[in-house]
Amino acid sequence: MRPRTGTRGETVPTVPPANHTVDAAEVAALLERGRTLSTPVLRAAVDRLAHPMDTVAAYHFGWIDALGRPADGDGGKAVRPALALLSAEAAGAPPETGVPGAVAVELVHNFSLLHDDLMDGDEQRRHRDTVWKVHGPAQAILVGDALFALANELLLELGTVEAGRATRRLTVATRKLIDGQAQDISYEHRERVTVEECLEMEGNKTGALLACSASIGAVLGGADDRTADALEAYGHHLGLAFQAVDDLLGIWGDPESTGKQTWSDLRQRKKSLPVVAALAAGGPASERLGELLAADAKSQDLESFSEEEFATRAALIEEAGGRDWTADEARRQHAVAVGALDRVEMPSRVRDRLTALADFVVVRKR
Ligand SMILES: CC(C)=CCC/C(C)=C/CC/C(C)=C/COP(=O)(O)OP(=O)(O)O
Repeated sequence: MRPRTGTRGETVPTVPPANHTVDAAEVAALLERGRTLSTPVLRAAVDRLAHPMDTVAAYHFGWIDALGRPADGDGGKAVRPALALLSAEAAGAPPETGVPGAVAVELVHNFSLLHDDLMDGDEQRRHRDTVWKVHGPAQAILVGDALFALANELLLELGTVEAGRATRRLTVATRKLIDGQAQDISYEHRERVTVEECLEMEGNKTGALLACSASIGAVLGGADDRTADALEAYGHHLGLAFQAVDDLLGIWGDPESTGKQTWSDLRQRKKSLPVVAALAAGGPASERLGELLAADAKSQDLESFSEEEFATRAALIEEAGGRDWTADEARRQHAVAVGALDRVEMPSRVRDRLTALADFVVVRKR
């Protein structure tokens, strides 16, 4: 594969790079390892919750269905636990050292999903009805809060200096995640958001927790701050690549794969990267899009929009170059993420795995 030229004429790296392909079996094994090692601890943590929060959380994670029957539902890709275990290995510790961190970041991630679905009014996640739809808004808020508290509880009860450092990093990441969500929501009713503002928001809402996931295992394994910071840099840029792909899937994703409603981001008036890049591009499609979105921003109800109305907006975004720009941005951030790994001395096997996970993030369809 040759390097491609981006919408600004710059060279954009290809993913996977020319010298290797995404090792799907390796990635599947890494995600499965994260799930296998973290799920028993996650389940035991959820068992600490008072009823009915234990049941509501079990539904959210796919362990039971809406009627309370045992289920084997989609519990998410488990990218963050996989990263946490690899980061322990990057610091020379066994992957098991990263398990409390893996569970903590997954708890914070799921806290954010529960609240996000409620705030966005999203009805579908992971191929089933969202928690607020099934169990009501109050339970969605409370279980989200409880998962956040559990994350800190699990780390702090380790009682080690390393756990204290890990908790501090997780708390900062969680605050940034909340900053990003507040920025994201505030942009919904703004006519214009710059690409820089959008990238800052996405670095907060997604980059911060991926950064923490990629360093928390290393911190628990006794890594120094320089090593942890370099792994954080990898995770931050990986998070930006992850969110760029999420933004593409939020408009053009197949609901069968994503497990979400069609046009979910357009329904929500999200100023996601494809939208802001298209608005910044100029030209007839960009201007027409700007007019439509300005009217949408004032409209009370996009739920009554037809498929065609959303399709028109998606087509204008694509015509103005927002789709290509965002795909290029995912590849740019991937390259910076993988480059950050050069700042850490680690076994080449671990570096290859962190690279494989980064490749997966960019090519994923869900
Ligand atoms: C405070 C607050 C409400 C913050 C919300 C922040 C938020 C929802 C950010 C989006 C992050 C993201 C890309 C989620 C999908 O992760 P994923 O594809 O890894 O999900 P999975 O676990 O289902 O695979």
